[in-house]
Amino acid sequence: MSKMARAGFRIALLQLKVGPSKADNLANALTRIRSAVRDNGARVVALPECFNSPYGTQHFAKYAEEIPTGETSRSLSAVAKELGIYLIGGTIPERTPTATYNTCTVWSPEGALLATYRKIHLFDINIPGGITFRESDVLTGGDQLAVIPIDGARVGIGICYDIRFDELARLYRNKGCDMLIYPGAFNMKTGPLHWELLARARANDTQSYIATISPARDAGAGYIAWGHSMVVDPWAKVVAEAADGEETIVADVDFGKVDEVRAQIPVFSQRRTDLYDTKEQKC
Ligand SMILES: NC(=O)CCC(=O)C(=O)O
Repeated sequence: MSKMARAGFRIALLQLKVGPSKADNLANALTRIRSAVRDNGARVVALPECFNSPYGTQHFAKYAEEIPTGETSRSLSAVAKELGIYLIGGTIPERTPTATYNTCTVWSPEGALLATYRKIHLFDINIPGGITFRESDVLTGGDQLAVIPIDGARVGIGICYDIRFDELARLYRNKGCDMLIYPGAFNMKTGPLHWELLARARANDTQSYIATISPARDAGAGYIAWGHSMVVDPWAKVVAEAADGEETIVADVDFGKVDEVRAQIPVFSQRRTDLYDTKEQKC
């Protein structure tokens, strides 16, 4: 008897303009979430890294909010409920009594907070003549994975620099994920070199859908985001890609394709875990 094909969903990635006004950033996100659903029929909508604040260590404390009581959380919850969608709320700087995190919230069609994911690998790099950045000067890294069941699929969350760590993606595959979603803001040095490469690499490693969601590029910003939000299928093929400006892109993800690739190239069951393995220590 043939196995019933698994369903999928339509996802919209919102490559949003982000400026210094939190109120404007939030209002723009809400307008574009509504139109992604009304005009494009999205079931799942995903926002970029740092969508309510400019991206920069000097900005995080000022824009940080508590989750889920802050105004951004309350707005995302309300709009998810109004539209009956799953909302991957990009990231915002999160304030707690003891630390600041770079955090993604995920909201249900009823407006409930399904998960929070705090960026595990902080973006600390130094490329002389290119870019130096140290999130760890002001942020604390998270230590929990987040897996969200959506319409029969399992979706894992990572944030930007996290995509460089194949071990994290492997843990999500071990947990049965079919899709990984990474809000992210690569820059003009590493973006052209690594953004697509890493999205396709993680798709190929895990035989999963990958979505990466960037802010729109703003040549006048202190940190210039690369853009090019994309959806990659489990064959590692780019199926939707934005340019660098403000844009919504839409893709129909089909989890039957995940099953197909995994059956036809069964690397997961062929791993030599007697020789090597990637296991959770804590999460
Ligand atoms: N926001 C980030 O984590 C940026 C990561 C990045 O640009 C990279 O090259 O990695």
